[in-house]
Amino acid sequence: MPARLSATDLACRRGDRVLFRGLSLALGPGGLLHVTGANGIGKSSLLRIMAGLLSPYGGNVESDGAIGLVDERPALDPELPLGKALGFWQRIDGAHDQSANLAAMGLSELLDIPVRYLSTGQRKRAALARLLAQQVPIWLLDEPLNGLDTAAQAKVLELVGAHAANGGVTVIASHQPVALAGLQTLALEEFAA
Ligand SMILES: Nc1ncnc2c1ncn2[C@@H]1O[C@H](COP(=O)(O)OP(=O)(O)OP(=O)(O)O)[C@@H](O)[C@H]1O
Repeated sequence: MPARLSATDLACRRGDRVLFRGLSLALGPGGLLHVTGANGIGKSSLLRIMAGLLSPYGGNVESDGAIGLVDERPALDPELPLGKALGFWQRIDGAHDQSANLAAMGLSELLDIPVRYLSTGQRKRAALARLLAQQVPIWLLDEPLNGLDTAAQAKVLELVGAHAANGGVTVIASHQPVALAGLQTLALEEFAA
């Protein structure tokens, strides 16, 4: 699934602060970008702009391929058992058999547990399982490794590597090191207005 994602001369303003300006990037098939920077610098805002959830203050984003965003707010009904909460999206995403995705994220035994009882890491795994079910070529991952144990972190990196090998594009905002071949880094820095 070849994909492209680019941003040209992007600016972001939140409240009365311009977080960044003049930001450009271009990712082609297999592109991997790690966005780094201090708390509050604008990493999540950049991902939300690229996902189309936040309007840029300037510049534009172009994408070739559908986009999936995983952030700290998994859109899973907290009252529903995990299987049913994921099933809601399965119908919308048109995904077929989820069992491989659930097994990949170690969720097969948790389908009867209400989402509100899941641990932080289990919730993150669930959000990632939903991303896999979406089968979209562009992944925007906001702190995808947060709360995951070592094995799950390795699994996520393996999945991202496989996604890139299939021609997918991935942008990862993370404070954690991301050990992936071919990774580019974008370090957001304090913008002097
Ligand atoms: N709705 C909003 N209105 C005004 N300011 C906001 C809003 N949402 C976020 N901000 C501010 O924008 C700045 C950037 O936030 P963002 O979440 O993009 O940072 P981040 O780099 O992802 O931080 P972290 O590493 O802590 O996750 C922060 O100072 C934040 O307080």
